[in-house]
Amino acid sequence: MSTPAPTSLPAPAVDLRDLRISLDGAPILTGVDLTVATGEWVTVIGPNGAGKSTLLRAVGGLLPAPDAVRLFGTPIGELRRRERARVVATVAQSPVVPSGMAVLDYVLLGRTPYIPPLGRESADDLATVHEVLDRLDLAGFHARELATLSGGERQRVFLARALAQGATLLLLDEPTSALDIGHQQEVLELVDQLRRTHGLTVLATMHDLSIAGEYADRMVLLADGRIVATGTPEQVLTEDLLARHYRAHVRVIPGPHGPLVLPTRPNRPNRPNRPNRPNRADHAVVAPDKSRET
Ligand SMILES: Nc1ncnc2c1ncn2[C@@H]1O[C@H](COP(=O)(O)OP(=O)(O)OP(=O)(O)O)[C@@H](O)[C@H]1O
Repeated sequence: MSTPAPTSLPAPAVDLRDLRISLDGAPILTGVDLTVATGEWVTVIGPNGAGKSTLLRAVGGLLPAPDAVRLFGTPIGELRRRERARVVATVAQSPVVPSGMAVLDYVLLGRTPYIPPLGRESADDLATVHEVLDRLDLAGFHARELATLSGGERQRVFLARALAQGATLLLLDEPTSALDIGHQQEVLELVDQLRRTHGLTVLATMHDLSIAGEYADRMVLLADGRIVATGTPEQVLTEDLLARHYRAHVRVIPGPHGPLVLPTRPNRPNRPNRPNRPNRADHAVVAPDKSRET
């Protein structure tokens, strides 16, 4: 009986081999190996300065690493700028905001890889942009100047531009840091939905470890420019690893969709009973819900 020929596995969306990055002569990433499968959601966590943004910038082609980074099997150095932009879209932590630009024009920049040189955007490009703005709850913001938006509104616009780009690999650097909890969930649910319907691959960084663990298939803990742990959220979000690498006091408890990481105060000094404060109610004072008034 003949053995079946081995089927070739598809190339991973991201393949990092011994990625080393130095900035201004200082070694920042000191040999990172990582693969992210197509359709996977991997979140990189780690303390401030660990090198998370640097890692994402290298994967997005914003820092030179022509041989150490492969995207869908192709060394990033072999992808021309327009080709790369069709493959990978980045939501940076603090993108440069062109002064005086309206939201619609900014999000249209995401369509640049599809617009011929000296050409104009097509009806399809505009339809894509409008659809993304609607999905991100930004329908009323088309004409608003970016600089006039709140931090959270602007963060959603940055994500809109990346989604309008139509790339299959999304790099999200702290995508929800300025968002209220409602919009955090809305944005992450949208990304997760696109992952399922459009086969997006997500490589993200996040400081909110509980939320990170709820969405990621796999987590990577980076410290001092190297990977110190990788695995499922349950394997990486442990009290021991977080204490060791963040120098944080935390409790980790099981949650419905992943471990919940609760920062706890290391030593709370014994406090005498708080004196009864005047006018202290034993319940919150809740303003009447005007929307229910007739
Ligand atoms: N241009 C630069 N020159 C020198 N050092 C730099 C440069 N850019 C970044 N660094 C340093 O590289 C290290 C890693 O920075 P990076 O922004 O990747 O960390 P991070 O893990 O994303 O941190 P954070 O959680 O604070 O966002 C930091 O110590 C930072 O000061």
